[in-house]
Amino acid sequence: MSETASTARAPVALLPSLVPLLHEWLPRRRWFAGKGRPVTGFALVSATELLPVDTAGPGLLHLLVRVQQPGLATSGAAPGDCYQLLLGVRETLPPQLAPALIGHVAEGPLAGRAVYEALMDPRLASLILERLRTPGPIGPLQFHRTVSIPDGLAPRVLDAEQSNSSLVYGDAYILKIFRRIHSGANPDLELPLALSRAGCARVPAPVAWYESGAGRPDGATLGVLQPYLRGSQDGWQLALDALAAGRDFTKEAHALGRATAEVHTALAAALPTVTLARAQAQNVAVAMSRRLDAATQAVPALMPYVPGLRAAFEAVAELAEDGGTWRAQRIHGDLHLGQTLRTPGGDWAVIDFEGEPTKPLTERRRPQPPVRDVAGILRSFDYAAHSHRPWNADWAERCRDAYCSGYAEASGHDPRAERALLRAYETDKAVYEVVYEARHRPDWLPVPMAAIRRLAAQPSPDPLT
Ligand SMILES: Nc1ncnc2c1ncn2[C@@H]1O[C@H](COP(=O)(O)OP(=O)(O)O)[C@@H](O)[C@H]1O
Ligand SMILES: O=P(O)(O)O[C@H]1O[C@H](CO)[C@@H](O[C@H]2O[C@H](CO)[C@@H](O)[C@H](O)[C@H]2O)[C@H](O)[C@H]1O
Repeated sequence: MSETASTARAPVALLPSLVPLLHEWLPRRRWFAGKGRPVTGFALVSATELLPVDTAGPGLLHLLVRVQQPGLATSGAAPGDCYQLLLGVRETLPPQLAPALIGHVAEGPLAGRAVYEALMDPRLASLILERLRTPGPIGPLQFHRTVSIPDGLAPRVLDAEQSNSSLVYGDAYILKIFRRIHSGANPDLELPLALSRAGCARVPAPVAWYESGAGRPDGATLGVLQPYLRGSQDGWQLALDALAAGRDFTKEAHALGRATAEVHTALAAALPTVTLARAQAQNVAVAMSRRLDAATQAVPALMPYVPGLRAAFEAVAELAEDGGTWRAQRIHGDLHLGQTLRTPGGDWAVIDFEGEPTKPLTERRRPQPPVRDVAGILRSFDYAAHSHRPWNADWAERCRDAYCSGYAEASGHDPRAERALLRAYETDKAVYEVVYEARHRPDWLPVPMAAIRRLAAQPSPDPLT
């Protein structure tokens, strides 16, 4: 196919003519993290022509662009967040691609051409798969694969509101294209690769990926291709369906507990584990307390509950002081029901190992107590129960218990035995959710606030547990 002939020229001169278009378009993307602050400039990190852009046919431009915004935390020496863009360039945009239009270039070498979101153009989306099928370097980009991938798989872009962008190819593979780019290996590649090498089938194994600056400290994972679990449903929707039908969900919750434990056991075997002794455990408690302070500033409705919530963190610090220790390992880091998929065969799979995208990669890649993931799912059962009227607290409680039992059976560790730590992580997550909902979905704020009231009113955990 002629489109596979790619060039790796770095069309740096193109950026100035694209800036006015990006100014308008980029801040309105769902995945743009800097909403609410003006964009003051763009700096090009890299530009690669995956298909020449100065021809009449479609061109494909891969850009890494740093977006400058006032008050934005710096990452390393360079200020501003870095984003991955895949831009199509055509002389004339066919009508079916009109919704993909970003704008027309006013001046420079591409004057008059239409620039658009390339992922929505099947020709260009196919070309990206073609690059992954035939690995190797293209300019600063490096493409890898672990198995041979069939050609001719029809692409479709997933229209879910997401933190990243995903393309499904022939219902056989899904390519996640990371949008906000951080230097270093992305855990969403690193962990599924480690799990697949360890023989853990709970996580779709990466079959191809691409990165920039391979092997360099500023190198970064840009996209990962993995098998698409056709016909699977996510755990959040399944839980809501069960609630709506007045159905018990404990069998599913139990199986999900088992699946989580299997993933944790495989991660602990495949990657380093550590023991958190006094200083580190106290650091964990201090960090939780600091997040509570910051959250209370952002959402003053938390104020009356601060003493009760802080008690949960202090209990962990006290346990550490008394010589308590915790095992820590690589974990999912952002586990909730929406990150679980049940296949038509009834098996649970876990996806999206990126961790909390707002945190720096170094923090996300640090070993942490596995109960943190357990706490994430426990919060999710509570969320599901609260988002359905009437509130069915018993349903959530039964699911929470069944999940912990399943986890205990498969791992030999009952998360309920680490009562103080589990409560601290649940509290920390609920505090995070209050801020998240206040910012993104104010209608949902009562859900985590109900948990905040419950958690703040609980007596302090027995310091011996
Ligand atoms: N391997 C897969 N098989 C089937 N669907 C998937 C798979 N991976 C992701 N998805 C679907 O894509 C959606 C987004 O994936 P996710 O990894 O959570 O991306 P994001 O980081 O953008 O939230 C998921 O909610 C799920 O519905
Ligand atoms: O999936 P993301 O990494 O984008 O996570 C963010 O959005 C989630 C909502 O989509 C949010 O999760 C919260 O709401 C869920 C129901 O919609 C619930 O199942 C989770 O338990 C609850 O935390 C997540 O907190 C946020 O980081």
